[in-house]
Amino acid sequence: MPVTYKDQITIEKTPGYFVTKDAPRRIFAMDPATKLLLVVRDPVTRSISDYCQAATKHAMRPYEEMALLDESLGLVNTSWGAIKIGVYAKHIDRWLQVFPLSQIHIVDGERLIEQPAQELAKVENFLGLPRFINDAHFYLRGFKGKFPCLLRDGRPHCLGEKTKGRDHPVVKESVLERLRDFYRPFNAKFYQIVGKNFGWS
Ligand SMILES: Nc1ncnc2c1ncn2[C@@H]1O[C@H](COP(=O)(O)OS(=O)(=O)O)[C@@H](OP(=O)(O)O)[C@H]1O
Repeated sequence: MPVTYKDQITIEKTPGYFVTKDAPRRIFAMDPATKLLLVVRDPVTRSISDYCQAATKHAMRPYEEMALLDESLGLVNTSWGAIKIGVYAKHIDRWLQVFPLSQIHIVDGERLIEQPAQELAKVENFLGLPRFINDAHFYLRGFKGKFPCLLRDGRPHCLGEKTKGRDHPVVKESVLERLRDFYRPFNAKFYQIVGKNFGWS
């Protein structure tokens, strides 16, 4: 981590840490006062997003074939990373064996898109920062008619067109249903652990 002054906060973003076995212990060893931010979204949508990202790197079979080992039996491919990562309850549990929940703030990824200023106000609060960010910092639905862009000098700056907001494939409703059923108990457990219901279907 870079050296910082007392009045500065260093933020590091590595989504992979959430599912890396040794990450909680190693981060705690580096600084036990570290505050953790976790951005989550509906795990079914997350897996499709993950699939889209992987499909830009190598050829992939259709999502339905990847997500289910046997479509007629509805057997979920729990060894596929895109599915495994969405079992948030399991991963958060590992972090909570090391960090207290009070040091973890969960950001609602869907609300971050809809109401970025409100979600980031909670982050400012969690980090102990004075309130600074407000609606005027954003151009809502500026990217692909859906995602917020940052307003700088009155001009919108959107996140990378190639890496964000990719079009998701249309997935068979029966497969989506099966995945929702699969995640439901894990989601409920996650809501219970973190004390917040994200309302995923
Ligand atoms: N403001 C804004 N602009 C564009 N995209 C936004 C924004 N806020 C959140 N998102 C969501 O970010 C998703 C991609 O995030 P990732 O963490 O997977 O991206 S990356 O791995 O760091 O490239 C991306 O997922 P996909 O829509 O599946 O591409 C978006 O839903």
